[in-house]
Amino acid sequence: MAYPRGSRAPLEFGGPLGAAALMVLLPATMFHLLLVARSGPARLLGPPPYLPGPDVLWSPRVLLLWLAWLGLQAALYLLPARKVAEGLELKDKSRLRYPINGFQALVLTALLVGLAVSAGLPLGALPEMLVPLAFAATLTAFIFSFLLYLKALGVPPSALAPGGTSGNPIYDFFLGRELNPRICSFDFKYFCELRPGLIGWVLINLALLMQEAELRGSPSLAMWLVNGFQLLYVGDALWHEEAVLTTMDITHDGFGFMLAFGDLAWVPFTYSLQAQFLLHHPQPLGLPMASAICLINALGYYIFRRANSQKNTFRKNPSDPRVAGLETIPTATGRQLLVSGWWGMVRHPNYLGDLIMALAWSLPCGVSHLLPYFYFLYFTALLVHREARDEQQCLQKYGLAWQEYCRRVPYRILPYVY
Ligand SMILES: NC(=O)C1=CN([C@@H]2O[C@H](COP(=O)(O)OP(=O)(O)OC[C@H]3O[C@@H](n4cnc5c(N)ncnc54)[C@H](OP(=O)(O)O)[C@@H]3O)[C@@H](O)[C@H]2O)C=CC1
Ligand SMILES: CC(C)=CCC[C@@H](C)[C@H]1CC=C2C3=C(CC[C@@]21C)[C@@]1(C)CC[C@H](O)C(C)(C)[C@@H]1CC3
Repeated sequence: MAYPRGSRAPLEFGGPLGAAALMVLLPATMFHLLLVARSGPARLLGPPPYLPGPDVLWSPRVLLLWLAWLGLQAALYLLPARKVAEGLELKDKSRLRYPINGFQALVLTALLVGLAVSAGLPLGALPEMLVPLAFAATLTAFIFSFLLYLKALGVPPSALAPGGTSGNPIYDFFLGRELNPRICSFDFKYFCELRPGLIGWVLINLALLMQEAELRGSPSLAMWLVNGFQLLYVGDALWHEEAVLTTMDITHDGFGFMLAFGDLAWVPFTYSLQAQFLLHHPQPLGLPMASAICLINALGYYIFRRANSQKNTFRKNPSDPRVAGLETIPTATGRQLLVSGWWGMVRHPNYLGDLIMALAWSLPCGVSHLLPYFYFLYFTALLVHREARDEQQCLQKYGLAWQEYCRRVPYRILPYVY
């Protein structure tokens, strides 16, 4: 996005102070959740059961395991891909190329893990290592972001992200200076966004399911549901991998601590919170309730997928028969905005579907604790904030046409409410 000559992008996330606070608060929250999930009272707002010392956090063996995981995912990324996709046009008019082999990486990882488990790998032991693993991931994210910051000092201005060039080192370190840091064709941001964290998340879920089976004879229905729902979500993200190339993370945000920590540590260790909670706090779940929760997840997934696919199809080819009949608003950029169909209901129908799914992932954990609802609460805050950021970017891009869209589609996420 272009800003007037001589001016910089406005500061987000509360500027340098906000960025500094988030760099402490996000890891602290992640460790709090990991510790509280295994404690008896499991109180989201209570103190953690203990403060982990260096002997709990630090384990060279676990660090090696984590680096081996990153290495495996990097090797799978480098395998021949069924397709190579082009990203959006960059400031220098070039387009980057990205391998589309994320789903293949998921399947190959599943095969390798299956083989290793049948050869005796104790996957059920993984839940015991979550705290040192999360520490290794956090350490990696800090070191990696520092290296990315240094790398960005040597790139031309056209390679920098609009938001990460404030000149304040703390803020730029957090948001990320370089838009698409690469070594040869290996794209770090694209790799991290979809591979080690997302696939790691479902692997942690599976390990929790296996440990529950070891402890109680068989996994509970609640654990099956959480595993199934989240596997569907991750499988869907990797199946539609190409769509990530148009998200603001890839097209607008630099690759700094926010995304490095988010992708590598936050996603696997906090998004698996419901399964962590269920291992230590089994919840009875009858078939009627389980069926109702499946329906809620299916509704959320339907809205999420149809809305995302409708926009992606339209952006790829507005004359595609599946979208050609929809009403649109022309913009000065030559692109159009959909104003009927899913995108005529609210301005972010995909967020609505995602939030409904988030609720369905917590419901199997019952209503006795707030802790398993953390994801839903955090995700609501994240999407409301993300919506506001996207709104600013669209206003900048489309000007009057965006204002007209907002007039015709007044609600952002939830019809008649917000
Ligand atoms: N699980 C998680 O932690 C997270 C999940 N997500 C999910 O990721 C997905 C992608 O989200 P995100 O990248 O934030 O945003 P969107 O997929 O909603 O994309 C927003 C962009 O879509 C285009 N657009 C907006 N309105 C219209 C319209 N009416 N017609 C045509 N194009 C329009 C604009 O870009 P342009 O015009 O340039 O194409 C806008 O910038 C969502 O489903 C979200 O729920 C997101 C964040 C975290
Ligand atoms: C609080 C914090 C650490 C913020 C960083 C935010 C990141 C955790 C999220 C930013 C955008 C994301 C997306 C996904 C996961 C979470 C992060 C990285 C995503 C890969 C999940 C699966 C979806 O189908 C998706 C591919 C659309 C999505 C893209 C955005």
